[in-house]
Amino acid sequence: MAEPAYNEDRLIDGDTKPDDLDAALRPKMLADFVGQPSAKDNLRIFVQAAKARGEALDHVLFHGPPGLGKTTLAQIVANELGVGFRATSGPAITKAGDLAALLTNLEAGDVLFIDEIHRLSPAVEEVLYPAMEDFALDLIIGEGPSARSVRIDLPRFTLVGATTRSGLLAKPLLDRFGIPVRLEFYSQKDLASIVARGAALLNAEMSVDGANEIARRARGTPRVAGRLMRRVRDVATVEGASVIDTAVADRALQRLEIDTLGLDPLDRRYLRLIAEHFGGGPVGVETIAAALAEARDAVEDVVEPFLLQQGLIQRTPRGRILSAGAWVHLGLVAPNRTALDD
Ligand SMILES: Nc1ncnc2c1ncn2[C@@H]1O[C@H](COP(=O)(O)OP(=O)(O)OP(=O)(O)O)[C@@H](O)[C@H]1O
Ligand SMILES: [Mg+2]
Repeated sequence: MAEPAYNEDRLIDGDTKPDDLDAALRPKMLADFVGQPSAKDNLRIFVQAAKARGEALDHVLFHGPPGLGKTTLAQIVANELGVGFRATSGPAITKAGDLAALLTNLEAGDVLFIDEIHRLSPAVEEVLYPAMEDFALDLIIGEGPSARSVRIDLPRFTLVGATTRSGLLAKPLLDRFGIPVRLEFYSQKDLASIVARGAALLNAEMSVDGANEIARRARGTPRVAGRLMRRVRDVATVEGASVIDTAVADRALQRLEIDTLGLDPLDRRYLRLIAEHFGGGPVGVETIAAALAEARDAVEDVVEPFLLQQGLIQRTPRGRILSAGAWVHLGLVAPNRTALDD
C-alpha cells in the first residue's frame, strides 16, 4: 500500500512533537493561557477545590482537534496543582505491564498524562479501569490452575487523557473521567493575543494589524498561529523589515499559500476534489482520502474539523457535501442540484 502523502512540513498537521520554540511559547500556568474561557473557568474551580481539600484532582479528559492546547493544558493542570507530571501516549503503552509500571511509580496526587488515549489497546484499558476507579491494580500471579489475582493499592493520582477522537473511546473509559473538557477553535481575538505574546517572547516587533492578519489566517488553532508567526518573522528578517505589519504578514502567508480564510493547499485540494470530481458531493471520506493520497485519520482529524466549523462542508449520512460558501471561495459555480439529483 502506498504511504499516505502526509506532508511532514504541513503547517496544519497532527504533529505532537514539540520543538524548542514550541516549548518556549507554551504557557505554563492558567493565567498565561489565552482563550477557552469555559474550560479555564472549570479547571480553575476544580483545581482550587482539590487543593483546598488536599485531594487528587478528578480525572480529566481533553478532547478536540489537534493543536488547540490539550497537551499544554495537561501540563498546566499539574503545575497549578503543584504535583509531579508524567507523560506517555496510547500507542507507547503496548503491554498491560508497561502501564502497571507507570502506575506503581506515581506519587500521591501526581498527574499521569496519556496522549492519544483513544489508541490504548483493550488489554491495557482493562488495567486502567480499576486504577482510575479504585486506585488499585489487579495483577495475575502465576499461570494455569495456580494462578491467582493480587490486588495492589495505588496512590491517588489524576489521569489526564487527551484525544482528537473522543468518539473512539470505549464508553467505560469515557465514563471514568469526572472532568471532560472539550476544546473549541479559538476566536480571532484570542489568536491575535497569542500571536502578540509569542512575538514579544521572540523579541519580534509586530503591529496590532500584523498580529490580526496572522490570527485571521491561523485556522482557529494556536499551533498554526505559532508556526505562521515564525515563518512571517523569517520573511521580515530576510526583507529587513523592522516591524511585522499587515503587508509583511500577507506577503509571507501568500508565499506559504495560506489563503484569506486560512486554508492551505491541502484544504483547497480537498474542496476542489469534491467540487470537480464529485459534483459537490455527497462523497464518502474513504474515497476522499484515497483520492488525496492522505490517511483517512488525517483527513478526519486535521482537515475536516476546521472546514466543518467554517461551514464550508457538511457531513451527511451519505458523505461530505460542499456548502454554497465553498463554491464561492473556490471561485466556481455550483451545478444545478435538482438536475443532478435525479
Ligand atoms: N491558549 C494558548 N495560548 C498560547 N499558546 C497556546 C495555547 N494553546 C496552545 N498553544 C500553543 O500551541 C501549540 C500546540 O499546543 P498543544 O501541543 O498543547 O496542542 P494539542 O491540543 O496537544 O495538539 P495535539 O492534538 O496535536 O496533541 C503549543 O506550541 C502551545 O504552546
Ligand atoms: Mg498534544
